[in-house]
Amino acid sequence: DWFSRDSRLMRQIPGPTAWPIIGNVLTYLAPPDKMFLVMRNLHKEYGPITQVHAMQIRYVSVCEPNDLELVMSSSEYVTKADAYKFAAPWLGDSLLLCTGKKWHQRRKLLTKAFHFNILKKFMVTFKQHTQQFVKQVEEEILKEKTDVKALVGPAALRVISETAMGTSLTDDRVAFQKYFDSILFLGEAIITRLSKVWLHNDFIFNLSKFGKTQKSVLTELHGFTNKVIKNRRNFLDETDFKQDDNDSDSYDNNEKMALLDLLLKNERQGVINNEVIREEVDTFMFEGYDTTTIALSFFLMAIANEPAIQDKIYAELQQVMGHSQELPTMEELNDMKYLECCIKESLRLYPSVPFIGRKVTKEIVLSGYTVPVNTSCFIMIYDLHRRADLYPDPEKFDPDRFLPDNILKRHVYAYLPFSAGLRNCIGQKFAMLEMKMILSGLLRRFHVEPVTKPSDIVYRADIILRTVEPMYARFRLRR
Ligand code: HEM
Repeated sequence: DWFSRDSRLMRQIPGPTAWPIIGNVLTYLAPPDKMFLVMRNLHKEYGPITQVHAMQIRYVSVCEPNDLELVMSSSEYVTKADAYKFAAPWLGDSLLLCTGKKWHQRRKLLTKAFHFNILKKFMVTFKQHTQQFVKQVEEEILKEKTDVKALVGPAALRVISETAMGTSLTDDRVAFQKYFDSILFLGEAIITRLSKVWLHNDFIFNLSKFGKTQKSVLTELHGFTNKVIKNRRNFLDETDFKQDDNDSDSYDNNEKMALLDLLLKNERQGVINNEVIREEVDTFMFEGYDTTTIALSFFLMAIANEPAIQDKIYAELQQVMGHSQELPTMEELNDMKYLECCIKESLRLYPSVPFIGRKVTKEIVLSGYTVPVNTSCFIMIYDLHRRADLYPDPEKFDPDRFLPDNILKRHVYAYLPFSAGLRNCIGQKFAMLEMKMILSGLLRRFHVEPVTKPSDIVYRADIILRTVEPMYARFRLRR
């Protein structure tokens, strides 16, 4: 294989020293906290395209906007990298993982569940949970420090469950914690398999300690999602799909249904089965809860360290909301332009999804190098967002980077927190509305004061941006 054309092409791409057969697997043999830095150093050392390979496994990592545009704007490269199959025991062949005709059909169906009219309906839930969240923050004001992720996580899980799944979760801290721990474990298992080539093999992985734990974690996790589905199915059977709304025809067509109801209706029509529903509920629960939780947590840590920016957000909130004690309407959220710039800047520095992967299904030239077919192409969002040539003084939190004129000066593919092209994030608008609602509710009432500083943060490699230690901030009432 060393002498094959594909191998030669790979060796032309900059990257660490490769040995026959084992290639550069040694580069990746590091625990998750070290591996995060290994991944960062690859681009620092070798530039915007770099490769590692071992035997038949070939990875290139890319953080060059022109290359990213070639890959992401094309309908050729919509298949996810092979490593995504490590998530299959958990998420099945759901929207996030599947490809081809199946993905097209699924995407078309599920896009309806995030239509503008449905998001408008969700506003009620966003408001209710923001009120509840603000009450919880009130309990923190005498404390010296608060773990921001622990504060935000349950609120974000309740929101996705009550909106997309139409299911209120009972306030069971133990069950919540179990769900959060399961997701942490599953991410760690995926990243471990990615770095240790011998664990790519399902048989070997299933015999390993990780494989055995994963099996029991999944039994528990799928039990949780199956319960959510069963409850909702029973409820809809009892009410014959005509419920909670005054306009009784609102559930008569696919156009106005939230995700789980839409899936259950398609099950009733014999289009899909329970397994499909379970996969999608697992996917949307995870994507819907974890990404927004991480985004909000980093935002609070970052903003705590930027008092002047926080005051500017507050001034805008006063200007948009005046003396109203109500929570904002959708129009008012849209008027919060400065808050939006701050959220975008926070997602630049701390993209909840630090990298994504596509499969090179047709040979492609990236940064002047030919990348052979069947290579996994990893799009390094974290590295892209910290390129000094695209974002001068890249570590600085500067929301003005997202003023309309400044956005126009940058390459469209220089900013990818929600991915781009056909396989972009289906929940992007949902996430922005939810985050704006929660943050506006919070920042109108409280000052966030610094405890954890950006420079304290040590990341560990995962499919979601994770820190080794919890992030803390202090909440104080504004007067
Ligand atoms: C700040 C919040 C969020 C961020 C940063 C984010 C980011 C992303 C990214 C980068 C992708 C591409 C993944 C890949 O190619 O592997 C993605 C896809 C996806 N996201 Fe989000 N997401 C967020 C919120 C949400 C929410 C709230 C939902 C659900 C309500 C959601 C559901 C999905 C789904 C289902 C996909 C797969 C789409 C497809 O492949 O067709 N995300 N998201």
